[in-house]
Amino acid sequence: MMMMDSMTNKELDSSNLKLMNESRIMRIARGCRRPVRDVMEMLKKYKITAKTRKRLEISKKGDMNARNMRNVLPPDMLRQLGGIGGLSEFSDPYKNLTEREVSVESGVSVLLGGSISRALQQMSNSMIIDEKVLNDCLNEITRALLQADVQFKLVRDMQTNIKKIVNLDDLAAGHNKRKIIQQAIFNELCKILDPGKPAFTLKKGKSSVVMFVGLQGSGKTTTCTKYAYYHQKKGWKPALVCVDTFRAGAFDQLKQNSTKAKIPFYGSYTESDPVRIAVEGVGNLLCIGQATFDQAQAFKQSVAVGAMIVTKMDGHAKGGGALSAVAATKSPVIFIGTGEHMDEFEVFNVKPFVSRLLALLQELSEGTFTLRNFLKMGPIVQEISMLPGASQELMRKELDSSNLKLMNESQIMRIARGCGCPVRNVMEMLEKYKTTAKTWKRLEISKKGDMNAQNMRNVLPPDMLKQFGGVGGLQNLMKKMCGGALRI
Ligand SMILES: Nc1nc2c(ncn2[C@@H]2O[C@H](COP(=O)(O)OP(=O)(O)OP(=O)(O)O)[C@@H](O)[C@H]2O)c(=O)[nH]1
Repeated sequence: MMMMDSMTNKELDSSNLKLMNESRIMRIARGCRRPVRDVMEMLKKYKITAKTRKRLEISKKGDMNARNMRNVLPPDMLRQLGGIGGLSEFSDPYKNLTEREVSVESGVSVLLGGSISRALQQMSNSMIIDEKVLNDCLNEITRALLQADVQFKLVRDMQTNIKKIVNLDDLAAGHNKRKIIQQAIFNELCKILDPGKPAFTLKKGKSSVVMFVGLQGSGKTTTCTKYAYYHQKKGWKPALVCVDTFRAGAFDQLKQNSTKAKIPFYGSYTESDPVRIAVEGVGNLLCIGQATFDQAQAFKQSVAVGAMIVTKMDGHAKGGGALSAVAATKSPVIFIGTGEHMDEFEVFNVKPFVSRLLALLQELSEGTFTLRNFLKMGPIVQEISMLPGASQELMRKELDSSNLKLMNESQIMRIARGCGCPVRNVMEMLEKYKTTAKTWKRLEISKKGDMNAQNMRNVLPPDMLKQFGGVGGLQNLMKKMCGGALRI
């Protein structure tokens, strides 16, 4: 039984975690035959995601500047940064620094990719590609980009460029207009993701100080360990300093991660001034004396974003966070976080990323519902996030096949070993995929006719409809899978 099935509607629809008392948690765990720990972890993830969403909702209402950052940051942290004045200095993008800041942007944040996917899906569903369809598609993309605070001029240029390339009048019959439009959008998205500024890179023979900043819970601690671990494997000598004096347990978390990765670390349980810890820590670990003081102070005076890392890309297939993050900071994305584990960290490359962003949609619209697509739907199939690194452990052939017969016993055992979870979990995941794929097929068939609530009821077996949370739940699922292009 899925975890969701053992929860009541009241529990599922509430955003109040206080509702989840001990006896409810025990009941859910019993219901889905999972350890209580799994339910607790799921609730923790929900809490973090909900918090980040709330903060982002607030900050989205205005430009992200020092004044409304005040709403986003907890008061103690704001005080530590020297109030609004201190924060303004922090966010002045024009000061240059020798050290760089790596900003951690959580993939949970922006749904831009979703809007773009929706626009493309709508275009794909149109029988004829005419001026109106192209304009509707471009307007939708424009709106998404502007909402994500992409500079107006950039968006206007993008629209003009696409229209210039896709001159429908000049395209002779037989040209695949959809492909030409998609290619133009692809090229323009690549342009946005490439800020034309080299990413910060470490210099051989010189010590570099990198500061990680990001919203609460976006994955800074996890990501800086991943970053250090990645470089350690490449022969660098990284060290980690915890200057988060705000969150209780931050140093312990860093200490634990560093110990696991065998990376030297520094931090303090008693010192409350982050600058002092930075000076001591960097000085201690790098032994370069006085210069580090100036470096650490420079951090306090201003921060120029040198590069971005987009985290939690495993949970959100759309990946729009990267686009708006680059647009907002004019800094390139250098890595993406694809899971909670130390090695779930990938070098970011613009073209493959945009391809993935658009290809997923293409695959779905063509009706290929592979295991890879299923795993990319992380948030929809919440349970999957309980399988750390599951997708990494599945080989390409397995991921891209929609034939479950491919999965023999030894493959299942290998996956379970690889992601450190019981065979039962892998079997459950495959079972869920099977059910969802079946439904997807039925939906594909019914797409050929008129898709409305009435015939949806005829297509799905009643208990499956119930599993999806009725017509409403299904509508949500379809929205997520097809960008809302199908109406029920
Ligand atoms: N799925 C997934 N989870 C991640 C990723 N990166 C971090 N996390 C998880 O996100 C949660 C928060 O991560 P932290 O590293 O503690 O975040 P933080 O920014 O240091 O948090 P604060 O110090 O509270 O601001 C943890 O449960 C991490 O395991 C990622 O790439 N994918």
